[in-house]
Amino acid sequence: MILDDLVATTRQHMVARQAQVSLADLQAQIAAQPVRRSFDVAQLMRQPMTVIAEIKQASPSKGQIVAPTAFDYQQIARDYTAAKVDMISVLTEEEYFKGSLAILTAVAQTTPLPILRKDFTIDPYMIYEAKAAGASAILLIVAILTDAQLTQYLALATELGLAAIVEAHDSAEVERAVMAGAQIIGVNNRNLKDFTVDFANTQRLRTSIPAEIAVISESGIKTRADVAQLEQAGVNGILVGETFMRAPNKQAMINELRGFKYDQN
Ligand SMILES: O=C(O)c1ccccc1NCC(=O)[C@H](O)[C@H](O)COP(=O)(O)O
Repeated sequence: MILDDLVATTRQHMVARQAQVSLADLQAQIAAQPVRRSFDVAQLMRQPMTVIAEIKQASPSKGQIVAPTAFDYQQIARDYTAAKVDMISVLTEEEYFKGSLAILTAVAQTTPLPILRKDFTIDPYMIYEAKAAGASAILLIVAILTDAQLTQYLALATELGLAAIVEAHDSAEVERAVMAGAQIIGVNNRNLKDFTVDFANTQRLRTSIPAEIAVISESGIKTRADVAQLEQAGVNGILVGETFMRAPNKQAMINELRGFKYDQN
């Protein structure tokens, strides 16, 4: 199962980073950070049709999405900022997505927007890393965490001033996310066993999630019709990666998904 491989490689890379930068070093970096604008990300995600635009070079399901030479993540961050997206998601997983914390740090220095560290969070160390790199939010995937870890990581994120998108794939995981106190739930439309995409998953699960919890629909969103279908299902926002990464004119594509006519001014 791909998630098992992702967790195993994430742990290997994290152990290597821990040998270079201790938890105490990260805490010192956080203490020395200049005061950055703080965001109420949960409140932001409750607005109607929030757009989270993702920066990623590759993925397990699609392989290489953008050639390494064309992966100008700072320019992409500027394009997303110009399009006034609500948050930028940066993949930092190194093996399958070819991401890094260095990319997140550079993006954080390029944009005033809040940034989601999109990774397979498996240890408190990674939450400190996210904060030190300049993220405003982290991803917690229910399928790879115990209930105790979910509760502990949510509390640590809050303590560090980070929001958390808690990702769930089915009703049992939604229940665990709600019990742990999630304020934002990400519903993944992609089945991670066979990589098929099914928006009906978000539509089904939205009905079981309390209205005060923001629901973000993730993966496989390509057209205005997809977004309209998700809007009708009552989701608060969308997280889009591949469609934006492949779009030559990102601002036009973002506006198209929002249902706006593109205006260069
Ligand atoms: O995208 C994958 O292949 C994948 C495989 C295993 C675990 C996670 C995976 N994707 C992470 C994501 O959450 C997506 O990058 C994100 O939802 C955006 O999806 P898309 O718009 O389809 O690029």
